[in-house]
Amino acid sequence: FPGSAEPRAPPENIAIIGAGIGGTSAAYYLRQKFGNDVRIDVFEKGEVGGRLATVTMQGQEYESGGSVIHPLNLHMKRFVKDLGLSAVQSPSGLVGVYNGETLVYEENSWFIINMIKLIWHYGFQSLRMHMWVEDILDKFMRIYRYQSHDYAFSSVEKLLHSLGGDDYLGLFNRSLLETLQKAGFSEKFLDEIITPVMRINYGQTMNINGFVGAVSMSCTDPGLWAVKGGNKLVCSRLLQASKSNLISGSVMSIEEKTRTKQTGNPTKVYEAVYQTGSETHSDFYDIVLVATPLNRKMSNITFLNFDPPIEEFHQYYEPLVTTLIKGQLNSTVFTSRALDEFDLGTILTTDNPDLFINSIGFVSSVEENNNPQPKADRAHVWKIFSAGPLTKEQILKLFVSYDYAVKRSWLAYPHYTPPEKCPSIILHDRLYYLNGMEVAASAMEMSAVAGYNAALLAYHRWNGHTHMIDQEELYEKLKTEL
Ligand SMILES: Cc1cc2nc3c(=O)[nH]c(=O)nc-3n(C[C@H](O)[C@H](O)[C@H](O)COP(=O)(O)OP(=O)(O)OC[C@H]3O[C@@H](n4cnc5c(N)ncnc54)[C@H](O)[C@@H]3O)c2cc1C
Ligand SMILES: CC(C)=CCC/C(C)=C/CC/C(C)=C/CSC[C@H](N)C(=O)O
Repeated sequence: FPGSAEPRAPPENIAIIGAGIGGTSAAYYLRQKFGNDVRIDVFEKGEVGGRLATVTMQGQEYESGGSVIHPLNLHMKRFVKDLGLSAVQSPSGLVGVYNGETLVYEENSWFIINMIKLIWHYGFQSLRMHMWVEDILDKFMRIYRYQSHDYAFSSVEKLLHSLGGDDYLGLFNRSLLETLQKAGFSEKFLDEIITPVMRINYGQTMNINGFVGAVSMSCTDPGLWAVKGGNKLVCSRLLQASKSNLISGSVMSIEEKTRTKQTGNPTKVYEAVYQTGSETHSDFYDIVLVATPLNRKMSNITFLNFDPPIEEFHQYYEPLVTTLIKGQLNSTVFTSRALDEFDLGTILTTDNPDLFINSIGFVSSVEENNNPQPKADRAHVWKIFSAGPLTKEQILKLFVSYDYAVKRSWLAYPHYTPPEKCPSIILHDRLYYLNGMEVAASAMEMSAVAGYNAALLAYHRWNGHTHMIDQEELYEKLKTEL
């Protein structure tokens, strides 16, 4: 306790449910905070990595879930450095926007021509948009300073507020459409540029909240990267580095129980009941972190006999299909230009109900660092995002010929409907929930921020360090600290 001579003994054991980037980063930081004596069990019902996953096509692996990382995502950057991994540049080919009939916008490989085209079509709106995103990102960077000084937040709303006050929280409470309309952006610019970016990144419209809208727009910045060998490697390395025990099983329920420990004192613990294969087991934990979206379809965890009961979450996650196809793109679908002149690497789409894809883009394998321009007259690997699985007829509309196709279906991101309330991070005394953060924005870095925050929160609450939680005016207070 602050000021007392005897610090509290660390917990005996901690459970983390979910070995995605949220759960594994939490394991890493919990180990740093609580030291080597605590046992950390990480439960995973599927693959380590969760929504960071690859698919294999003809012996090469390609990202099928979370794929790009922003150059200013400092936790991901740090993990790669500290865990002995390396980065590869993500392909950044030319982008076109298709409205179902024609390409309404097409990038040019000459920077200056591109600028002139953008100004010609949309005035200075893309420059204003860039500045708007930069300001939001700048404020987001404050979280790294707070976390490096060990400060934690008990709710996502408080965390967002600490980054930029009422205006910043307001971004989360209003739709992107409302925010950008109020800022004077034109309908044409929103329909032809912003909506297509929301469709490729979150499979949704401009009705998403303004914060996730800005996160999504930041994916148009240069310098996006990925982890060589696959982003999921970060999760397995974090598990290793944290010396956690991976338990391949599905947690079914959590219940608070009283147990008499070796010290002879009755202590409150959580019983986790889990299934491995056809067997059911249970174990007791001092602290539990839930690092998976809490809903029936995705995690199906029951909280038994809590008083008051733990709220049921009904966060709806967007179904999304990633299809990877090795083939020769039928460029005549998008343009009448000669085949050998087609040089687009990514085609985004406007919000047209007749379109059956959100986007199609040229991709490299997880090992490739080079960035060749795709040529429509040759076979390449393309990644398509769509709301549902593609039929063979649909694939044959997009490709002159193809020799391999592989798909992965996801419940990918929360369906964003601002204004909404983020689920609490503290579900019960020593029971924490990370994925409420996704209601603000879903991205690898957001889960890493949530993992670090939950580890700090658990540590401070265990030790009674209340002054390290929900501190107001942190930005001002830390300005003078080195
Ligand atoms: C197609 C797609 C593309 C994306 N692209 C990007 C991108 O380019 N850049 C980016 O930053 N982000 C991207 N994202 C988002 C990013 O992947 C996620 O925000 C992030 O990976 C979420 O990590 P998480 O650990 O919070 O959750 P998850 O990765 O979902 O991890 C939760 C884990 O918990 C496990 N689990 C669930 N229930 C139980 C249970 N009862 N018992 C035991 N285990 C359980 C699950 O199997 C899962 O492995 C993308 C996501 C998708 C789907
Ligand atoms: C958290 C901050 C400040 C920035 C993160 C920016 C980022 C990388 C967001 C991810 C958005 C997202 C869910 C993209 C999905 S599609 C990615 C890519 N275009 C692809 O083709 O796979």
